[in-house]
Amino acid sequence: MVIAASTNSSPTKMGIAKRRSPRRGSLKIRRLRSRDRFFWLSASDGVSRLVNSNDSVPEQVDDYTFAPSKFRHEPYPMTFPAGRVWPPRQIDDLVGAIGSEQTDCVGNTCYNGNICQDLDCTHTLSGWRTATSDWEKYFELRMTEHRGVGVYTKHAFRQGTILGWYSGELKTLSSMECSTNAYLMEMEIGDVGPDMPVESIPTIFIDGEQKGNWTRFINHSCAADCVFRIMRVGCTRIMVVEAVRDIPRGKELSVDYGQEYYGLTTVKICACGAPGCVSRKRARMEKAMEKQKAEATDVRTRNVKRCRRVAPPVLV
Ligand SMILES: C[S@@+](CC[C@H](N)C(=O)[O-])C[C@H]1O[C@@H](n2cnc3c(N)ncnc32)[C@H](O)[C@@H]1O
Repeated sequence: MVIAASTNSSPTKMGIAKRRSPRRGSLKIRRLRSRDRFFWLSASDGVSRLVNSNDSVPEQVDDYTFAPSKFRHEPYPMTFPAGRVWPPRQIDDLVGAIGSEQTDCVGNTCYNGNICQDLDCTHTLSGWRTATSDWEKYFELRMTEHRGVGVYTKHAFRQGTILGWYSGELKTLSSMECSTNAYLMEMEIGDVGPDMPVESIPTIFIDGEQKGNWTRFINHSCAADCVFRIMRVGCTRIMVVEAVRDIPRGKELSVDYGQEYYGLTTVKICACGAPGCVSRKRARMEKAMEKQKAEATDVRTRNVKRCRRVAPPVLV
C-alpha cells in the first residue's frame, strides 16, 4: 500500500519555527498545513513545534497501510466466508466490511451527521480521507500538563457526531515487535456473529505509533466524551471516533481506554483528574490500606509496651 502523505517537510529541518529578524524581536508563527508530513503543536506562546511523542516523531499518515508478506503464514480467518482472497493482497481483502456494521456507512464526510444507509453505495476510503483532510480546521494538538499531547476542539460538536477515524499500520499479533506500544487498537475482522466466544474472534491491530492520523493523540479520561466504534466507509471497515455527548469548543477530546489500560491493578496511572477517576479510587484504596496497616502496627507496638519486661521489685 502506498502511503499518501506528502513529504514537504522533515523533522530536523522544521522542528522549531525560526526567529524573525532580530530587529523586530518577535517569533515567527508558522501556519499549520494539513498536508504536512508530520504533526505540529499549537503552543501557548504562539510558536509551532513539531510533535515528538514517546521519543519518536510520528508521521502523519491518514490511511491504512499494511505489508501483505506479514500475513503469508496467517491461517484463513474463521469469520471469513469461503472463497475470499487470502493471504490478503489489498486492504479490503483484510478489513472488508462484511459484518454487522453493514448498514452504518459514514458517507463522505464527518461533522454533518449524514450516515449512509445504502448497502450498494459508492463511498470509498479515499473519498472519505480527502473529505476529512481538513481536520486542523476542527481540532488542534496541544501539550497537556501530565498526559503528553492531546487533541482540543476548535468547534462545538453535537452528541452522535463522527469526528474522525483511527488510521495506521495493520498488523497481526505475531508481527508486533514492541510490547510498550501505547498506540494500538484491536479490530475484529470478518463476519463476527453475536454468539462467538471473544477469545476465538480473529482480530488485527491498527498501529498508530509511527504512522497514524490525529486521532492517535486522543488521551484517556475516566469521564470520556468520545468512543471508538466500528463502522464502514463503502466496502471498508473503519474505527470511527464518535462524540457520546455534546462537546464545547476548546475542550480536550477523550476516550475511555478500558480497565486493562487504566484500571485498579494496572501499572499505568491515569492523570485525567475526573472525580470518578480509576487512579484516584486506587489512591484512596491504597491510602485506606496504609492506614489499616499503620493501625495494626500501632496495636502491636502498644501490646509490646504492655508486655515489656520489667526489673524484679526490690524486696526490703
Ligand atoms: C494513544 S497515546 C495518546 C497521545 C499521547 N498523549 C501522545 O503524546 O502521543 C496514549 C498515551 O498518552 C498518555 N496518556 C493518555 N491518557 C492519559 C491519562 N489519562 N493519564 C496519563 N497519561 C495519559 C500515556 O502516556 C498513554 O500511554
